[in-house]
Amino acid sequence: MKLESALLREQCLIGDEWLSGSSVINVTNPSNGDVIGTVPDFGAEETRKAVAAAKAALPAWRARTAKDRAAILRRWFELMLEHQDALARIMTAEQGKPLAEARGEVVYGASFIEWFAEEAKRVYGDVIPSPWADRRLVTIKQPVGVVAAITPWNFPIAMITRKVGPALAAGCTAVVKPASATPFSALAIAALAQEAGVPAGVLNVVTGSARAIGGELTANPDVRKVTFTGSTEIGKVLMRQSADTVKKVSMELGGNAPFIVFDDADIEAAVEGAIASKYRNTGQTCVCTNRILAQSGIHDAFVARLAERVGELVVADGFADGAQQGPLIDSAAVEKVEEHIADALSKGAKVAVGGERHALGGTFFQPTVLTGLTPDMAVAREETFGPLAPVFRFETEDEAIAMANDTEFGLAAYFYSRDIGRVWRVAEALEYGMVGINEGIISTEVAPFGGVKESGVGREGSRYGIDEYVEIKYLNMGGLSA
Ligand SMILES: NC(=O)C1=CN([C@@H]2O[C@H](COP(=O)(O)OP(=O)(O)OC[C@H]3O[C@@H](n4cnc5c(N)ncnc54)[C@H](OP(=O)(O)O)[C@@H]3O)[C@@H](O)[C@H]2O)C=CC1
Ligand SMILES: O=C(O)[C@H](O)CS(=O)(=O)O
Repeated sequence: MKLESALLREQCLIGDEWLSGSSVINVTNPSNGDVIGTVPDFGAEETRKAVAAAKAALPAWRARTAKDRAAILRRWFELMLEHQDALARIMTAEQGKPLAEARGEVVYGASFIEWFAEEAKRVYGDVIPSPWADRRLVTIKQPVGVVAAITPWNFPIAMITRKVGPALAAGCTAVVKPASATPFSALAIAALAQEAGVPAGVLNVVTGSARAIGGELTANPDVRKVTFTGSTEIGKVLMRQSADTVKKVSMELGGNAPFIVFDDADIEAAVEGAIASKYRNTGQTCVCTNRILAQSGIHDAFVARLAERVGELVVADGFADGAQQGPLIDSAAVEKVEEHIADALSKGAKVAVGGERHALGGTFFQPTVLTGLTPDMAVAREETFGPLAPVFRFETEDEAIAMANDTEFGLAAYFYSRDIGRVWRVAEALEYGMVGINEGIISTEVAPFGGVKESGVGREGSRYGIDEYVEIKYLNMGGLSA
């Protein structure tokens, strides 16, 4: 059934034009497989047009005062909140997440526009004490230029605003390629950006062939920055392709988050934190817990309570009242969850709750907890990206840290302890960009989001996020002698 929304755009925004395509991509509702609309299947030619529009718009946009750019971004933020329900309904229709989560993402995504509207006015330079009596040294910060943003389906608004917010605040212009599964959210907020006064060409959205669009964005010399959120595999492809024209890159990639529960933890808090972290967006977030490590003294009590609470999660269509777990994005996602479960069971793991496709059919899956996990199982090394919580047992603090760090990923980690010495030892020992301590949900626009090792490069949000979109220029001013 066609999606009905005043914010539905089935065209791409390039310059000041909304353009249709001679061929289109179907957009489906993952909950029922319905085709809810189409978007253009554009490629390199249209991408070149979008980059040209962004380049043409750059001089006037970067020349506006920071305060002027901030006012326009602020208006965009306000419009996103005014249209929270419409944006949430579009998101649930194309991504499947429960409406309550979609509404939350609209607010979370808008918060990056609000934050960087403020940060726009605080891009400061330096006055450096000169080693020459007759010279003055300063630095100024200038926008990088045209930015390419390639974003995933799991947070169809927030992953765009977390990039476009700082880019536009700094005076850059942008070309966005949203995920093919969730283009309508991107096009809807682009329409609101136009209404907020973002000038033509400052924000462009191109849908279609990822390889062709990405190939052009990473090769075009007029693009000076590539920012990506998605799998580590594709992130590496984009980094390689960007190297030929030495572009700045920001990469928010895959994770393998450990969730460590020590004997001295508040068990009830740990259970609720594990559920929040693991099953948010039906387990489809890069910072979702991917491995639970439970110390032997509390292991059985923790698993029993976790399984009981997980069994209570409501699996339903995202529009259904009380829905807590929506469908997975596609059949490949379901097959990956099934592969991880089958592999673990074949090597001795046991099902504590769930373990199979849900009775609703399609891409719905039972929220699952496995016990008896061992490091040789696939789920210990691969990101499941679904509603599967595998529990590993450990004996000592050193063993837990070693297990947690035994991965090429380093995005988010979590642990529960009420021993202040342990809190500092473990927080400093974990090789991750972000650590939740007695908390399972830690993402916010005010703190730096990003990973180490193969989870990415750079930070988004926070006072650091805008640094990814500016260049520091050093001025050495001589000739000052009388
Ligand atoms: N660190 C973080 O913040 C996040 C990390 N991720 C990670 O991403 C994975 C799941 O998300 P998913 O969307 O499937 O990731 P993908 O990496 O497959 O896709 C992400 C985006 O990249 C595009 N893309 C795919 N192939 C290419 C290519 N060759 N050139 C240019 N663009 C390309 C996709 O387009 P199209 O949709 O058309 O295929 C999509 O827009 C998981 O590993 C997850 O951990 C996801 C979200 C956040
Ligand atoms: O894509 C993701 O998984 C997000 O980066 C996670 S969060 O920022 O929404 O927590």
